[in-house]
This record gives sequence, C-alpha cells and structure tokens, in this order.
Amino acid sequence: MSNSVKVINRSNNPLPVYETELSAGMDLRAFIPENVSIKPLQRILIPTGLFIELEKGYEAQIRPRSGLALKHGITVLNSPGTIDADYRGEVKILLINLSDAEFLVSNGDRIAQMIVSKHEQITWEDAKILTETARGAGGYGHTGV
Ligand SMILES: O=c1ccn([C@H]2C[C@H](O)[C@@H](COP(=O)(O)OP(=O)(O)OP(=O)(O)O)O2)c(=O)[nH]1
Ligand SMILES: [Mg+2]
Repeated sequence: MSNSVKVINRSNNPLPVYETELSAGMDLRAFIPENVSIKPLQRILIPTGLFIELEKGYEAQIRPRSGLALKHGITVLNSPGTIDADYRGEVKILLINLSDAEFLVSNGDRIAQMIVSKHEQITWEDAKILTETARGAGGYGHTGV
C-alpha cells in the first residue's frame, strides 16, 4: 500500500489527522446535526461522515480514547471495532457510557481513534493432532497471577 487511503468526507469536520508525529491512531470526530446525550449504560452509534476504501490486506480498528474513558467512562463497546477492506458504508462509532453521569457529544468532538493495520487471511488445514508444547492446554491464568 502506498500509505494513502481513499476517503469521502461527507461531514463538515476536517479529515482525521495524527495528533503527534508518531501517533498510531487518528482521532475520529462525531458528525451529528445536534448534540447527543449518552445516559449511563446507554450505547449509541455515532456517524463520522467518513467513507473509506482500504486496500486488500488492510483493516482499520476503531478504538477508545483513553482520556474519555478515564474522565467520563466513555468507551467503544465493540472495541476494537473492525472496518473491513470491502466495506463501503459510513464509518460509525459505537460508544457506551460506563459512568453514572450523562455525557454530551457535540459535532466535531474527537470520540475515538482509528488505527490502520495489515492483516492476514488464512485457509484451514484439517488436522487430527496439533503439535505438542510445554503450555499444552493451559491458559486463563494457569501460570499464576
Ligand atoms: O466500529 C465499527 C465496526 C464496524 N463498522 C462497519 C465496518 C465493518 O466492515 C462493518 C461490519 O462490521 P463487523 O463485521 O464488525 O459487524 P458484523 O456484525 O459482523 O456485521 P456484518 O455481518 O455486516 O459483517 O461495519 C463500523 O463502521 N464501525
Ligand atoms: Mg462481520
């Protein structure tokens, strides 16, 4: 990939940018006609006005912003959200309010961040046994805490 991604911006907000030189994520802005209130434990799908075309072998992940999580209990319910390379719809953000106070979102607010990553697609190789390892079937904390 040339590191450029096709985008249609139907919002009245600027395109997402990397906020610092080496940021992994670009903050995504809400594209909403009027303020939206998210009540405690309410989940809400917020449009961005962005439509993107990723190349084959790439995905975009929608992740929470840590400041919103820490200060307001606002997170991305399906984190990390997955934008598939063949998706042509609007990028939307599924927020949930895990605090006990209402949270207001205004148009242009930076409510999540997007990371573009390479990924593999696999094929299955049917097997009767799997290679032995020291871990074996141990998991879920079997090495202790
Ligand atoms: O946070 C997200 C997650 C997904 N999507 C869009 C892009 C993605 O390609 C599509 C489908 O997402 P996913 O595969 O996670 O949802 P699904 O419930 O499996 O839907 P589908 O049956 O359409 O794949 O929805 C978003 O806009 N925001
Ligand atoms: Mg799916």
